[in-house]
Amino acid sequence: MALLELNNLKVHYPIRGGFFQRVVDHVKAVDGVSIRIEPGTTYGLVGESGCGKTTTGRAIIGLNKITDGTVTFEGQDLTRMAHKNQHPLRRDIQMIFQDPYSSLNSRKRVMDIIAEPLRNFEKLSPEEERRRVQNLLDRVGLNPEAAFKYPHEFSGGQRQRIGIARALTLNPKLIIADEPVSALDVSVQAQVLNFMKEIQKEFNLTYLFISHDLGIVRHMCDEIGIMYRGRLVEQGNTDDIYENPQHIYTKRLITAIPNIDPAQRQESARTRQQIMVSYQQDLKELMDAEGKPLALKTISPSHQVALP
Ligand SMILES: Nc1ncnc2c1ncn2[C@@H]1O[C@H](COP(=O)(O)OP(=O)(O)OP(=O)(O)O)[C@@H](O)[C@H]1O
Repeated sequence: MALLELNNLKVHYPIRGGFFQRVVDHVKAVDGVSIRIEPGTTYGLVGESGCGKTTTGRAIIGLNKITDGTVTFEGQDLTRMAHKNQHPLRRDIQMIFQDPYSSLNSRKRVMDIIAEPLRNFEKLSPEEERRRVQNLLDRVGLNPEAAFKYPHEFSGGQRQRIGIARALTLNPKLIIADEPVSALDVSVQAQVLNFMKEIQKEFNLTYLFISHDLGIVRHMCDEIGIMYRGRLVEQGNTDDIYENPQHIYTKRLITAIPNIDPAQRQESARTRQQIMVSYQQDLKELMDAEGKPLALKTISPSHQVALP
């Protein structure tokens, strides 16, 4: 059974206008996304800025209102469940945010930041709570004394480790990591990514890894889904997609990876030229005449591609 399944998920933001601020239109941020994530794996959600990746992640943890479709976690449909019944399941899904500089409350000590989810879900004595927090700090490679400091006293990489410790507090099954390293120096990115891989085994975690960086996604993910304007245009096994991208949009993204394997670089340069020439044409192909979601066609058991 999949740990997480999204079925035809839609999140449309209302656009209000006029004197009475009535809803005049909608931004179709997520428009019919279906994904299955198996336990213990990493699924990468990839696409350019504004394609709906963050909205998808936030909808899963209940931060965005779902317009249509379902979110099924361990076989239970969260979208049809009463709020109080969602509570125990919600602790199993945690999120790591993009920017470790703004996502940690600067007025709180690390102890309070990490303990916050514990306080929402468990009643622990102050002594037990301190032990749990310091144990977590140790697991993420920080000194136990870090508990008594404030976020500004740490580097970016250390702050992201604090964010990760916070996400691990409740022993979740799924972590949604939204661009977890994009705000960090390149030298620190690798450290944090490798650390995320290490703890995946140790804590038996499943990741939904959101990124616009295909180089990083290739390093991290077993499966990927390519998003474009709220829709998935291609999804499947990571190696299959990188080695044999089917959709023109995926090809374009892959040719833009700077550190692509030298063996593919020549081919990339050739296809990049062809692709850029017909780029405007290609973008039209992603939409049907009525702007409806494109069907995903299966080309192998693990690889699907949207065709106009
Ligand atoms: N609260 C909101 N109200 C209206 N529109 C929104 C809101 N949040 C996001 N959007 C729009 O929804 C679309 C998808 O945004 P989203 O943040 O999910 O994209 P993204 O792929 O995560 O981008 P990025 O990589 O830049 O974070 C964008 O067009 C964005 O402008």
